[in-house]
Amino acid sequence: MMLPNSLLQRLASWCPWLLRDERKQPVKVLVTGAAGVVATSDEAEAFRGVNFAVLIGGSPRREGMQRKDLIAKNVPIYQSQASALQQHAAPNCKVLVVANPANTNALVLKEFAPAVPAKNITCLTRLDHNRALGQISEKLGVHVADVRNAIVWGNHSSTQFPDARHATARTQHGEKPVVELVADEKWLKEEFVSVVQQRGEAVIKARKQSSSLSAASAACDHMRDWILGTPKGTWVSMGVYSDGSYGVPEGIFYSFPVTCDKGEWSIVQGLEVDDFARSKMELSANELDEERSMAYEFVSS
Ligand SMILES: NC(=O)c1ccc[n+]([C@@H]2O[C@H](COP(=O)([O-])OP(=O)(O)OC[C@H]3O[C@@H](n4cnc5c(N)ncnc54)[C@H](O)[C@@H]3O)[C@@H](O)[C@H]2O)c1
Ligand SMILES: O=C(O)C[C@H](O)C(=O)O
Repeated sequence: MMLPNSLLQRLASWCPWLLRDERKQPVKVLVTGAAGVVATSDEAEAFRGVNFAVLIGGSPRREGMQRKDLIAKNVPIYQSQASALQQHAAPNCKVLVVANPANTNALVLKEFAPAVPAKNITCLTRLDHNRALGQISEKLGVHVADVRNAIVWGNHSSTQFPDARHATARTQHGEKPVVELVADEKWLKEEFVSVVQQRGEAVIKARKQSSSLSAASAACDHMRDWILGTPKGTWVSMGVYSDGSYGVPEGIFYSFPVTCDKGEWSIVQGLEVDDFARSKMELSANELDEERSMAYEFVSS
């Protein structure tokens, strides 16, 4: 059953609009668990011919559950979806994993669908990215559309590192670095970081349910930019398979700043990373490394 105001309901109604009129050929969009889009519990049928898959289906975190319990429940689900994806989806199917633990679910999907290019599997950290832009816009009293190039590094969890040091905001005096406009190092390193890191938790506490409208909107932003390209001079955050950029270990799905063009994402290179940022980025990479080890404990042969 689709609950009103649920993430599922939002995505089911918005996905048909995802591609606007840019593509003339029919596409199949799968939202796992979405009765309004693909009504089936048969994975083969669900994945058959899919061009774009938004995977929100999974076992949700219940009160008192440890991260390990959540991983234990989701590994078999993503192992099974990996084989359906590999066997039945359209060649070049693009996948967005939303269900938590999003980065590690994406890793399980990649590991068990070796025929699917790693570049075609991503996970959602755009919600965190949008939250970071929102916090900056509030702090500066500017419209959120006038803030760009924040970065969310790492895991979609409370170890993520929201980074405003490369962000800019459009003001009446032109586009300026956010660091200069905020002029409050303590806020940028402490309050800004912790508010964005804890936002998901705060939403669950307030509404006794995960974010839905903002999460669905972020999923649409992610897919739209991936497919249609990021605006010139603007990057966004996406959870992608690490290629070792910025010293992040390979073999994990990690959120990086990316630009997209012609359906391909690329990690933005050459940004300065200071010691503060480096230590935060490592913390999140270490957590993902631990999640990967836990996930392997629950893999069935
Ligand atoms: N990455 C993000 O930014 C972000 C944001 C919001 C929510 N989330 C995550 O997205 C997921 C969905 O959130 P929600 O609020 O809709 O949760 P929910 O509990 O309402 O929905 C989970 C859905 O998964 C389905 N499901 C269970 N087992 C399945 C299986 N084996 N195959 C396919 N579907 C299965 C359930 O039937 C249910 O419809 C949760 O994991 C949540 O934590 C992630
Ligand atoms: O579902 C959650 O645990 C929180 C969600 O990922 C969010 O960031 O809003």
